[in-house]
Amino acid sequence: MRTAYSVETVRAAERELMARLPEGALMARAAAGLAAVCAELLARRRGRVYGSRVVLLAGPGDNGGDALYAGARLARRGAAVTAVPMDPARIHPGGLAALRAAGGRVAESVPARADLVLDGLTGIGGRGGLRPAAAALVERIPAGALVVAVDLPSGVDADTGEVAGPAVSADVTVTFGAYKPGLLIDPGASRTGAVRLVPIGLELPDRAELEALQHTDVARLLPLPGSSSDKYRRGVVGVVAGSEQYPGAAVLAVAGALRGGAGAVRYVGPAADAVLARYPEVLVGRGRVQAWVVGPGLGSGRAAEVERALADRDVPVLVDADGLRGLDPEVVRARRAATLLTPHAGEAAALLGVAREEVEAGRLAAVRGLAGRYGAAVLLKGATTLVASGGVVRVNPTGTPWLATAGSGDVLSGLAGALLAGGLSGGDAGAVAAYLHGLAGRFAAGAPAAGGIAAGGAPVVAQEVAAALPEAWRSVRG
Ligand SMILES: NC(=O)C1=CN([C@@H]2O[C@H](COP(=O)(O)OP(=O)(O)OC[C@H]3O[C@@H](n4cnc5c(N)ncnc54)[C@H](O)[C@@H]3O)[C@@H](O)[C@H]2O)[C@@H](O)CC1
Ligand SMILES: [K+]
Repeated sequence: MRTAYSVETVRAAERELMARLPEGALMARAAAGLAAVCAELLARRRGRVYGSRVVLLAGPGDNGGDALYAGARLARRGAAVTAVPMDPARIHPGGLAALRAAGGRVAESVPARADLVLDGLTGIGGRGGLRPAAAALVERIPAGALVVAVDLPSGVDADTGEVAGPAVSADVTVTFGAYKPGLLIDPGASRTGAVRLVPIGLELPDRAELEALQHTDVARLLPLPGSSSDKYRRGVVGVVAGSEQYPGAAVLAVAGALRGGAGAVRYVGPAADAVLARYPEVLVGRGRVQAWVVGPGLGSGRAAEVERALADRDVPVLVDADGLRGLDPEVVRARRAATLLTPHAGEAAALLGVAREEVEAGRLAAVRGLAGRYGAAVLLKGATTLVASGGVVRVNPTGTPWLATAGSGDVLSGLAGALLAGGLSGGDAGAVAAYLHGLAGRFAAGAPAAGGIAAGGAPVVAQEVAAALPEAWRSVRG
């Protein structure tokens, strides 16, 4: 499990550790780790550190201090290091002295050429959008320079990933002690480049503010058939989806459910012919199920079918797409079995009564807010999908922008429904489904299974994502 901790938690752990260490020891650890990553990057790019041009954007706080101390280390290895303070009257004094002693210099403006720029403007102390003096330096970052963010890209909110105005886009982010939520949640996550964690000895609580499942976590959660399994024990998924206008949504949701390990799929709706033509193994009509999936491609005027599924209070229900329209929190709160809501940003905005932009800019607050309001698990789709349930938020690390394609969400719904029917909680079903779906998207796109979300590949269509789910299962199970 990858975990991310809030600024408050990180600061508390830092205070506790600092009290036991000589002054400056923590910053020295951070700067040493940072300089080592920079040296490695310079060696890869130029063959050596000696003679390389390094620019430090130095903010007034300890983030600037880290950059200055790391710059001093690089200067001692023969790099030409220039620090540009955001505010010449407020620069970390110890860091500045170390840089000067190592032969580094200070300039008022950003040099036109650099091999590597260290962004030490703001770290976990940054608040709101970058101030003009900082934004002006960011604008001047020379084209072609490798940008290494210190702790986090300046302008990204460490706790939420929100970006208000200009912010640094880094090639590499070197973060200290713990991942911060803003490094894993968009829009911040798309500014970090590759994230490298430098341990500095912080002792952190077991429970993190944000979690990201990894292969082994998902493998542990996957419901697998045993020797005594029959199709009913493995879970029957009821799919209430599709309409005359959108029969394909039914086919894709069924595909996701079948590939998600359902023992059987029961289809209810007007697209039975289309479903059976593609999947003759599907049962048609109402009957006993272990989980319902309601909503994909329903169109309007079908609220009664959504209510009927939710009224089955002891059966887990996933509500997606058109099923989410006007969803009553009291109805959901009254349920005993798991409820998983899977909105995209627009649907989440409608449920919260805010503008879509507000959800996009504050995804963590939105997913938490919805989970709290409905007393349910909520999966907020997006470039970094978030799943909130019971006070825990998980961020999905496997997505790919290629999944932003018609029908991809229908496959996800069926898949998560199968996991609910297999006995997973709403939060686990959502997180595991997002993980497998993201991996399948990458496999279908021909993109690498690991790495940042912009990790290459080619366009995919939703059917291919469903078809790649078995490969995702196999890769997770190892
Ligand atoms: N506290 C510690 O023990 C450690 C801290 N470390 C570093 O220290 C950083 C935190 O340092 P600070 O608490 O001094 O805070 P920062 O250096 O992150 O930022 C605070 C400074 O930036 C200015 N600022 C805030 N918002 C701004 C904005 N929007 N635009 C422009 N300027 C803005 C503030 O006026 C303040 O001077 C961490 O991110 C990390 O890089 C590391 O050295 C590891 C140890
Ligand atoms: K920074």
